[in-house]
Amino acid sequence: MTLHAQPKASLFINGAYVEGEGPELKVLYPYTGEVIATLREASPEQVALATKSAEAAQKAWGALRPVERGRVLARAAAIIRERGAELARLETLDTGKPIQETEVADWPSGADAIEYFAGLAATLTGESIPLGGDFVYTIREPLGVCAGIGAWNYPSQIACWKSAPALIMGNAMVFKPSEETPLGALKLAEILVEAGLPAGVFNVVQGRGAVGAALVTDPRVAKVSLTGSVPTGRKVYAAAAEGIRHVTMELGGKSPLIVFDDASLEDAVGAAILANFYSSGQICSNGTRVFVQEGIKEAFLARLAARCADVAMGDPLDPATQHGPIISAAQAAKIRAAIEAGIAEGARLVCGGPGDGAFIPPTVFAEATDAMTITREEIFGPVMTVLTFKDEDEVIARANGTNFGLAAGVFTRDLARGHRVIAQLEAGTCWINAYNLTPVEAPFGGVKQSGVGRENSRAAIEHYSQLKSVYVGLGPVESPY
Ligand SMILES: NC(=O)c1ccc[n+]([C@@H]2O[C@H](COP(=O)([O-])OP(=O)(O)OC[C@H]3O[C@@H](n4cnc5c(N)ncnc54)[C@H](O)[C@@H]3O)[C@@H](O)[C@H]2O)c1
Ligand SMILES: O=CCc1c[nH]cn1
Repeated sequence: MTLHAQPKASLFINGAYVEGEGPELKVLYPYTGEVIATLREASPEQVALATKSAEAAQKAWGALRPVERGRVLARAAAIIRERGAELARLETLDTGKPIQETEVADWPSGADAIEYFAGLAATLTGESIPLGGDFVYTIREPLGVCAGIGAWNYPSQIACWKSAPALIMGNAMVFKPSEETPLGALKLAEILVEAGLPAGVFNVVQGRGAVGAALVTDPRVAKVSLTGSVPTGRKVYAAAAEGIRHVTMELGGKSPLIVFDDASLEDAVGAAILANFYSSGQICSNGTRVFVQEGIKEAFLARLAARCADVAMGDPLDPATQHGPIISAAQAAKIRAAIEAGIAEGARLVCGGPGDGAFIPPTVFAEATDAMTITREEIFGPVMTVLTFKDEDEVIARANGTNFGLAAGVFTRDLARGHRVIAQLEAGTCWINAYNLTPVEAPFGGVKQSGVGRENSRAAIEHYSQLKSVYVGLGPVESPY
């Protein structure tokens, strides 16, 4: 079957598709390597055109009643749900992720975000602060033009998670998806306009890092929200600092998942699978360092290996497929190099391994040390390292022994211990007896080098708005002379 996913044009500026004037960008279906679309990057002039359109459109959009903005977003969420099957298929072509995932996780989570912020619209008020006569009131204002830059693992979810809070606050956005997965953001732009979003409020430019860099330094951009790796985060944060721009940084991780010996073994193994192998392991919050208390290590590894042996790998469009290909040959090579490093450094390969072609099976290492490359560095693929520990204090210190701080999980039937341990872990997004669930109602983001700011929940509003404080004097002005 030949697969085509060619959009009408590569960019979406001022309410319409526009062809890019920059270098070519081929979109490959990760399963077959087939070219499913050929796009062009935005030229520097087109990046400027997008931010100018956003700046012009933002004024009227930001002046609407919040409930009117909410109505547009609510319509967009409904359209996404109506077209769920078509959008899931496109996401699978763009990312190679199994259709059984993209049907329930990617666009649906994006629609949740759009719906959530639509519902929040009318509640986004300031406050009144009494001063015993005089008083102060605050106004929560939009920032202006926001730049969104996405990674390739959840391209449509990322576009929705960034645009929904930005737009509901009355900002405009120029979004640059990852060059690996450029298709979903264009669909989002189309759907938003169909739902009634004024032209120019949400724009999409395509391109590699240089296009992202041009967007970040555009003088009209007031805020930059990046989802990407720590090295890119450093560059983007520094470039944004030049113009004292607001930032949200959603970066990488090497998160701990701690399993105490009183935990439900079956649940803990299931969570370790979700924490490492969903989306072929290409999830930022993955719990790739699984600390298992020493008494249950063998039972844990045996059950894990047995469950991994049953995984259905193959055609992502087959509803039975549970484990798809890696996004690109370059990413597969990086993951394979990490697996080879694990073997060379003396860790024991329990199951999986380098795999073939685009596929890398669920891979588990044991007998690893905290110093090994596989334990220290983000791999961003289906590679889990199982480590053992004796007691609580030891595991907390080792779990925190990293510059990352995106996520953490604890499995135990002793809930007092669960809360006590989580309180001491240096991570922004945590779970007790669960892992990798990211409902829109909960803040999502990292500490330490995993990021700055939060997506989702009311907390995201803080990062797409600024407070004006107004002092109102009601009495005579007392001046010294
Ligand atoms: N914390 C989160 O929410 C989250 C979510 C998903 C992925 N991630 C992280 O993303 C990484 C994988 O994604 P990736 O390989 O696409 O990341 P990446 O850092 O290579 O690229 C991310 C985006 O930044 C752009 N970019 C690159 N250089 C730039 C520059 N100098 N200026 C502006 N933009 C630039 C890219 O074109 C891409 O759109 C992993 O580290 C993963 O943990 C984090
Ligand atoms: O990849 C990072 C964000 C995420 C985690 N779970 C779903 N999306």
